[in-house]
Amino acid sequence: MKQIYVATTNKGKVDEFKNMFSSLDIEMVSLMEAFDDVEDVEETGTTFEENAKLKAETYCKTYQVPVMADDSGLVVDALNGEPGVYSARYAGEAKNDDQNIIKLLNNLEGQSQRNAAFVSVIAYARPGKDTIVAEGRCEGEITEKRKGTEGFGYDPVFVPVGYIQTMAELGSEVKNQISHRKRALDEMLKQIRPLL
Ligand SMILES: O=c1[nH]c(=O)c2ncn([C@@H]3O[C@H](COP(=O)(O)OP(=O)(O)OP(=O)(O)O)[C@@H](O)[C@H]3O)c2[nH]1
Ligand SMILES: [Mg+2]
Repeated sequence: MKQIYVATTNKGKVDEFKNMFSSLDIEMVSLMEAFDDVEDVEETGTTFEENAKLKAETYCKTYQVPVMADDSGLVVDALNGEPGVYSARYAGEAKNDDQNIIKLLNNLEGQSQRNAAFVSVIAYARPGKDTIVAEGRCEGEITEKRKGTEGFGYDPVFVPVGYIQTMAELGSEVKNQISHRKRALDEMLKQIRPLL
């Protein structure tokens, strides 16, 4: 079976990629599990695409294997697109999901316009070939209080369009059908299927 290495330090993303790949005829291998002491790539880009390419291309070059990487985040209209590419580090370099949610809810206090979207850009880098990029979005709204325990990041405060529960209440079965990451992966597979 064709293997694709997925590179992420985020356990939530690893679980989602494993779940989404489980129904495919492609084996997903975690780069961080396959190789020892994988170093973090500094996310110096200002767009999801730049950071996704940076991660995928750096790991591909180092390990000489095909690598997929996701750069993703939450884009909130009333905050002019924040936290955006800084979603993981919104409340500081420690990357603390609880602190990030507290900061987000504080910044939206008294705000009735709570539209937001999760965005995922996946880059697929192959040795000696051009990198392929795909994007997925999931529109929704930010709640006033956190609800639910599943998922990661801002899932407890994000209600997708068409639902009344948060992503953290809906759980992985629903999330992995409708998420930004699932849409980006579907878009990616459309592009790479003929190449596999
Ligand atoms: O509630 C959420 N549900 C999601 O489905 C989701 N996807 C992304 N995010 C947020 O955006 C950051 C990614 O930043 P990011 O792409 O740099 O990833 P990361 O730093 O966590 O790991 P890595 O893949 O870079 O190693 C994450 O930490 C989260 O705060 C999400 N929040
Ligand atoms: Mg990151």
